[in-house]
Amino acid sequence: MNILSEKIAVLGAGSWGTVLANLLTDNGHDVTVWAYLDKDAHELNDQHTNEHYLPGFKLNERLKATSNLKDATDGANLILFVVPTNVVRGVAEQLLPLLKESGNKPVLVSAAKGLEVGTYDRISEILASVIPAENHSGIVVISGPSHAEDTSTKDITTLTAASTNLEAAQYVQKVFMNSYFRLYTNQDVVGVEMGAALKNVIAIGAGALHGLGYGDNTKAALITRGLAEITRLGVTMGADPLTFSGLSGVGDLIVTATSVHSRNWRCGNALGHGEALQDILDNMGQVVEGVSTAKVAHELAQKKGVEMPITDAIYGVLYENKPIRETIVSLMERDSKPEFDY
Ligand SMILES: NC(=O)C1=CN([C@@H]2O[C@H](COP(=O)(O)OP(=O)(O)OC[C@H]3O[C@@H](n4cnc5c(N)ncnc54)[C@H](OP(=O)(O)O)[C@@H]3O)[C@@H](O)[C@H]2O)C=CC1
Ligand SMILES: O=C(CO)COP(=O)(O)O
Repeated sequence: MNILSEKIAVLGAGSWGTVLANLLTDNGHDVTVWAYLDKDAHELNDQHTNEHYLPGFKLNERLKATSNLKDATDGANLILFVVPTNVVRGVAEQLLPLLKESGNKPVLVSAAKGLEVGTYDRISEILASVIPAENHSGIVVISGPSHAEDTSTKDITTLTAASTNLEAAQYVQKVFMNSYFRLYTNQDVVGVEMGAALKNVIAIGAGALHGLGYGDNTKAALITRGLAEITRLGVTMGADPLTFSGLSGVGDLIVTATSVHSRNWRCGNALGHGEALQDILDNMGQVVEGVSTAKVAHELAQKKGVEMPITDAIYGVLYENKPIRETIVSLMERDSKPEFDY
């Protein structure tokens, strides 16, 4: 049993936000979810369900929800961001005046996985650029192989809590850990966030291979060579290469590139079956982070002069209407090269 009982605000009532808020409530914390829409807050409070994002899941009745950001975050020791990457900045901007007014200095935690279009910022960079250090007690990123659907059934799940502030990471570790949810600390925030964001792009590719009927050799090739280029860009951005053999590297890549729960994998699978991207996104009803991250990664790789052939190929399919089978042939017909560039 967790010995801490913290006041926690979870910003985002999608699938991952709801499962994490429920887990934190089960851990004995006083948790309020901030739902974007009033009707979602009402459903969480009155029915203790979130049927759109987690059909059939019954929530802990102590979990509260509101669509009022001030009510959700007032006095919180920890504020968890679990909204899609493209809205993190806007939500942080709404939070800042509330923190200034109250003088509260919570630990800010990000569970989102993506890179911001236009700025190329990681989530922790967005938070740090909007909320000055005097208004928080550390920024921590949690990431690892963790589908909401599995964690909701208490499947054993492992994550890393990354921060340059080790004390803040250890605090987050204590707040979240229980018998089925285990966190490790890591001080390589760049590596953890780059691994988390870039694996979503490779997962779209893995889904596409499945949709097209490719076998296990091909999928293993994609995952392995995908990890090689994730590591290449990550290290160029300042990451420790070791981080990519950890939970937020190969761990998250494995789960996302092989699971039917993955929204990114499902998007790729539908592309492989010939569906149009816009139709897939319209029907998904949930965020598919890899689509916008493919654009950021493609641009960032060009800017930094990093070779990312698989990411570029996926970008071509998503943004330039390139046919998938021909794109795969072009990847295979590139010049021969050594496996590792030392
Ligand atoms: N799902 C998972 O298993 C995991 C997800 N993640 C990451 O967590 C993040 C959130 O993902 P997930 O929970 O799956 O997302 P979902 O698509 O399930 O939910 C997104 C949530 O964000 C809300 N939202 C949309 N627009 C806004 C806005 N402008 N302001 C505030 N809130 C908004 C949605 O509200 P509404 O319903 O009203 O549109 C919804 O509650 C992503 O970065 C994802 O990569 C990480 C690990 C696991
Ligand atoms: O990050 C995730 C699992 O660790 C979730 O991936 P999807 O967004 O593809 O479902």
